Amino acid sequence: MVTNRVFVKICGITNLDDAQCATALGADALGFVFARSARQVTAEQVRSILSRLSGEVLTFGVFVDEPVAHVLRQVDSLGLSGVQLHGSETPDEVAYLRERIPYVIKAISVTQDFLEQSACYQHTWAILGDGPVPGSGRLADWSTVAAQRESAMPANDGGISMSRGMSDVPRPARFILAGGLRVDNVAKAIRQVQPFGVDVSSGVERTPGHKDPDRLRAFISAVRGVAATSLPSYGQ
Ligand SMILES: O=C(O)c1ccccc1NCC(=O)[C@H](O)[C@H](O)COP(=O)(O)O
Repeated sequence: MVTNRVFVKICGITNLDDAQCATALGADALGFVFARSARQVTAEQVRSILSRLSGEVLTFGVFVDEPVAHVLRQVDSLGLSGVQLHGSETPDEVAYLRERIPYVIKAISVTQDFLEQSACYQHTWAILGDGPVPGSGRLADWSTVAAQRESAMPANDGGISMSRGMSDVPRPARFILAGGLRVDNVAKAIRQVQPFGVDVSSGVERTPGHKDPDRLRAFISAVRGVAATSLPSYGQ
């Protein structure tokens, strides 16, 4: 299916109320941070949230440098849709997980060689371009992403298809923008970067680990408010 609807993932969910609120407001995905964090959750907390969550939403476990066997066990035992990897997981580890899990997101901090780094992870479902510190609310450098994407052609499946001088660099996956997104900057970021999706955590929180329903509503509505005609079409 081809769409220009921007995918919205709400990360750092720690409780059922926030999970239900984000889902009811139309989030496409939720993220549960298993890594050390102010938003860290246990497998038991996630199991309890998922057992009471209704509605169609993808669920991601967020990991940093965990052994792949552990990641797989968590996904299987909790019934997560996918994983988001924020450490120095290798392309081989990511490929191994993608053969077994349909939704694998590799997070990479946006730097000057961001596009080359992402291209190493061809087997992901999506690449997430993050700010310098995950979950910190610090902005990813949109101009770097936008400039690098300008030297690339959007592919039908939402990938960053290389063109011109970079045609020999393999094409990475869908692109999700994260890092410091908030209600007052997300529309501008989408217009500038034209991502497949956006991911937010601290920008919709009241306090670390607790989402603010008004901020959630305003954020999702700001994303949905970006004129679809101004965006490229992506495969889902
Ligand atoms: O949230 C954390 O503390 C965290 C810790 C370790 C790995 C990942 C983590 N979060 C990932 C995210 O919440 C987001 O994908 C992303 O970094 C955006 O965060 P924010 O700038 O707060 O919107």
